[in-house]
Amino acid sequence: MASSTSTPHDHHQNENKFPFSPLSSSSSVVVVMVPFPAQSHLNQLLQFALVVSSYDIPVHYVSSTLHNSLVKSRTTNPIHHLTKIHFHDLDDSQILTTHSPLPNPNPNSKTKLSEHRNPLIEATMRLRKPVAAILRSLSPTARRLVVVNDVVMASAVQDVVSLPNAEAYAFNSASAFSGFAYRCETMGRNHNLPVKELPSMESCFSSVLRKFVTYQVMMTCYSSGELFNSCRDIEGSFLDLLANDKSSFKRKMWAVGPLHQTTDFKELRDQDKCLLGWLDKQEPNSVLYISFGTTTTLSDEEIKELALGLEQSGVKFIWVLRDADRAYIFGNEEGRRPKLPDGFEERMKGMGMVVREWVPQVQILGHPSTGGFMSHCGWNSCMESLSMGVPIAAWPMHSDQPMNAVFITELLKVGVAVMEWEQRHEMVTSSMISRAARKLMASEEGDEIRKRVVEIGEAVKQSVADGGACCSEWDSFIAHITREDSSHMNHMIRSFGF
Ligand SMILES: O=c1ccn([C@@H]2O[C@H](COP(=O)(O)OP(=O)(O)O[C@H]3O[C@H](CO)[C@@H](O)[C@H](O)[C@H]3O)[C@@H](O)[C@H]2O)c(=O)[nH]1
Repeated sequence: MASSTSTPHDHHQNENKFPFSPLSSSSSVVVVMVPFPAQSHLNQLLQFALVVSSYDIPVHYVSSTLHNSLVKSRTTNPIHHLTKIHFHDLDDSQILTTHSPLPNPNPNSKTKLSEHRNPLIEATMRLRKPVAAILRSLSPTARRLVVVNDVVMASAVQDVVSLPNAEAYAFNSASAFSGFAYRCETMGRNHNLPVKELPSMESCFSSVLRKFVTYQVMMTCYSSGELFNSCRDIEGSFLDLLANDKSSFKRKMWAVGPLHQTTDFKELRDQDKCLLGWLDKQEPNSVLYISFGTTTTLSDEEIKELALGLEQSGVKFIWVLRDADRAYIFGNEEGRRPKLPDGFEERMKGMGMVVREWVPQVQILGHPSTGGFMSHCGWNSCMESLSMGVPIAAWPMHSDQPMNAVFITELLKVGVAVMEWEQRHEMVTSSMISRAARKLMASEEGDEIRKRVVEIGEAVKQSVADGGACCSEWDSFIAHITREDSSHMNHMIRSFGF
């Protein structure tokens, strides 16, 4: 285990080793982020780490060497911003079973659940000890040690209860809406929402994932509060429902999102400039962006149908064609190179681009030529799209995504469905793709949908501006964690002789 402030370009660890210097006035509150080791969770807590450190509070970020490198290499932030964060690189073998080869994503899996990541889930259960060692080492350096842990890392930070000056806050990287819906289902309560039907947890999660999430949520019982990467302009009513729900135990809650809008961007790579350059040449709202996040692998058949559907639709597109992240993401073994129909890329010259690399999604969604997003409805993608005023063609794959798709299409009415969840065992055909693409990009209904989402995007932009609702939530969280506690106040009163 090592502690470092290295950048992605500087992989050697620096000399900043444990133990830290004892309590000083400048380190009265120290924050420790404990993310779940998967890209879309790691990145949210890194963004939040930067928010907290902008208040001049020391922030530590704990993950494996591998996952720290991953999140640093993919961040949209300028690299020098990261030097403010103390990264703790846990030995990879504590998260990855290096002895047996980890499975690759399976394009032909009957369900879209990324079961190749199960070893990662099991491994996070082994993190209690190394995380506890870090917390114990940091505790004496602070008046208050604040742990912000991904909800699904609650078991790893449980030793917070044994430290007299520590408290934990559970960070939800999924939507408040899905959180509310799952609580209703788990407790057998009626949700009373104006939707056709909500997808059951059983149909969305593998049993391994269901058990894991349920256990972790139970372990948040000692949390002092909850954080959501969400905002009131998008999920206000669900944040309120959760805050007033008896299952929340009147814990404090903050909606600190959308976190992707909080930072400057780093310099783009040449291939990214080329993509954005192509967008510059297109008409406003004319391009459909297609991406399914980091946990979805399409089968050869699905890739063929999607390609043909895009071709039939006549809609311009940028398609990120990548498999799910492998568990050992920087491994040497060659991943699959998904195959497109013969001559597809040749025929689509000028109409669309297929990209197999990591792309700057937030900048693509923020480009005026991007008029729609075909998405699996991962929560990051939803937040990024809505806050940029881009409507969604929803093709959910697993986990919270089917729930988010209902939220987008039926409640907010800012998207169209590529398929209904009941059809999940059937092939999504080229005509379904083409129909959804045309409805979103070239129909009156699509224009209405776009108007609604543009309004949401405007409201979100205002909320992240200085003095907006999002900034007030950050201020409120920071004020809470830096509050004077009564014992400290008594000490001050005594020392000043009052
Ligand atoms: O080439 C790429 C591909 C992805 N992204 C980013 O990667 C993230 C993808 O996140 P998300 O849309 O949430 O999808 P997943 O990676 O699938 O996220 C997992 O984590 C989410 C948060 O808990 C859940 O909502 C999802 O269901 C779960 O699959 C987004 O920030 C994208 O901007 C890029 O920047 N470039």
